[in-house]
Amino acid sequence: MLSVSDLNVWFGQIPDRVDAVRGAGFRVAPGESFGLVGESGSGKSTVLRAIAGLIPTWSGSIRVDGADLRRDRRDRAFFKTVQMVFQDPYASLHPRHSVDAVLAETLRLQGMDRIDRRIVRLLDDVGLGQSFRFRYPHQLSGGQRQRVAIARALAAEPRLLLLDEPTSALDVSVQAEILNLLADLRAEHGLTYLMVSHDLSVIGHMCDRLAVMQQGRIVEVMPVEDLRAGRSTAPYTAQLMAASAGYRAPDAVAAPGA
Ligand SMILES: Nc1ncnc2c1ncn2[C@@H]1O[C@H](COP(=O)(O)OP(=O)(O)OP(=O)(O)O)[C@@H](O)[C@H]1O
Repeated sequence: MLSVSDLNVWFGQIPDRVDAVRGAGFRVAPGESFGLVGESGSGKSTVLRAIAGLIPTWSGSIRVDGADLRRDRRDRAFFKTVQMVFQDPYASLHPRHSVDAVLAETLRLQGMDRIDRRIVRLLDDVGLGQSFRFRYPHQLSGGQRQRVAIARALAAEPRLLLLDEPTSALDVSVQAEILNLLADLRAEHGLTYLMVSHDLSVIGHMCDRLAVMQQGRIVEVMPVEDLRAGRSTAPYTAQLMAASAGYRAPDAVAAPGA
């Protein structure tokens, strides 16, 4: 579904150049949920933004569902396949656009028909009643705003969702609701996820495999069972696990003599 190889992303010019991503490579299978973890500034969001086509200068190869981002970037079908959900739904929704307007605009941009019927279904899919349809962002809670942002992403009928810390701006109780919604949507729509989170518990709950990033490089790719068990081959991953506040490796804790 997604293949990234030798991805390099930099900002600015020498001597102030920042090498945000250095030779990153990984593959995500159709229907898989793949996590990206690493300390702040390690390049996680930059990888997502590059795949979403939001970064002008990069080298390497990004292929999604057989299409090549460099070759097919002007093709609307490419960006229909890939949609992104951002950390802060308030920032990503226009304050003067109602939920209805946000969804209708996205559907029209995608060339969809039967807009009205689709909006009803999208609200239903993300667990928002029809009474939310004509509300504005400031009339919604943080969790409800994130549901609208997810509905907007789903409006394009994507196959790959890029999730950049989708719950970290939300209250803890609401975080679980949104994560459960995302898990249900993945199963219902056969979606593939690439998810960034600084919270290893979230990645442990939501992903099948993950890559660990350090200073722009991928230092380890591992199945989530290894994260849960506290197993890693890279010393940096072990440090990250140890440093992750509140993270518990349940299997390791439960193991006899552990
Ligand atoms: N537009 C930009 N201009 C200049 N530098 C940037 C830009 N965007 C990101 N960077 C730099 O690139 C590096 C990687 O940033 P990125 O946001 O990808 O990290 P991250 O791992 O997602 O961090 P966080 O967990 O804090 O969101 C950082 O050093 C950051 O300062």
